[in-house]
Amino acid sequence: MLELFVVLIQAHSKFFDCRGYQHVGENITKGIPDRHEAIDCYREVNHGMYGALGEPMQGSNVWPSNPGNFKKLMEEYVNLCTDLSRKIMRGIALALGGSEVEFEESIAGDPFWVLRIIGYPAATLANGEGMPKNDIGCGAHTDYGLLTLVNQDDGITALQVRNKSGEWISAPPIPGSFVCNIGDMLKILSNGIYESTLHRVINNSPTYRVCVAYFYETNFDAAIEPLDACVQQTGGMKRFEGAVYGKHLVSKVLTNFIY
Ligand SMILES: O=C(O)CCC(=O)C(=O)O
Ligand SMILES: [Fe+2]
Repeated sequence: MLELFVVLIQAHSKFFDCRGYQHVGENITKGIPDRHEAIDCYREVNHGMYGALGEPMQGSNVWPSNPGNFKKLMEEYVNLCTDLSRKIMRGIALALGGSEVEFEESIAGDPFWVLRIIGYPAATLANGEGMPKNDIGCGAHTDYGLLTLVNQDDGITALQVRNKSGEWISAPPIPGSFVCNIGDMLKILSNGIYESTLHRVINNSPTYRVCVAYFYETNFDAAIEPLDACVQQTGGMKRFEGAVYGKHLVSKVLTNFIY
């Protein structure tokens, strides 16, 4: 009875709590467990903030207590990434022929964010062959929001991006720089002028790899549609259905974990 009770509590808290530490294999991409561990953080969602839409994301982040300044440093990091991302989005708005603040107010005037601090175990050797197994650290996916700032360990090439010809090409770390991914919401807004590129991670190196991925998103409850200016530039037809960002995020998060 006690065991069942414990199992039930775990099932309950896992279902509603996507925040905090997840061990290797707990994150799932398209049904296959990923070979990484992570600390997942999301902008805090207070009780009742977005009605039923926000319920699965309600809660506070769970930070390690050691080192003591971890939470403070990561919150500063999030603030800096948010400012940088807003600036990049202003550049993109201008490049698309819009006003500098095209993506603010009802789109991302109050941006949601996600932070994942990810660790990929070193490659294991396939039995007897002396070659690393191609363990998938993170399966092929697109990111969900506007932009991602990927801060990867120097010296390990593990992130791969699929190009237009369908080939996987490496995105090696360039010291002192971020890789910037485009997310699904920017693809919709730009009517495909910006593509949310498929990417995956394979750590074939003998070293544990750390990546801090910051995701800059729209307002949680934003209803995203292709912008008129972008529709005109791409032949006059909307190429994508609209989406509510929060609904898109929740549908992804709920399929990303084993319950
Ligand atoms: O580890 C990386 O380089 C990228 C991770 C990633 O794509 C993600 O968390 O969405
Ligand atoms: Fe990603």
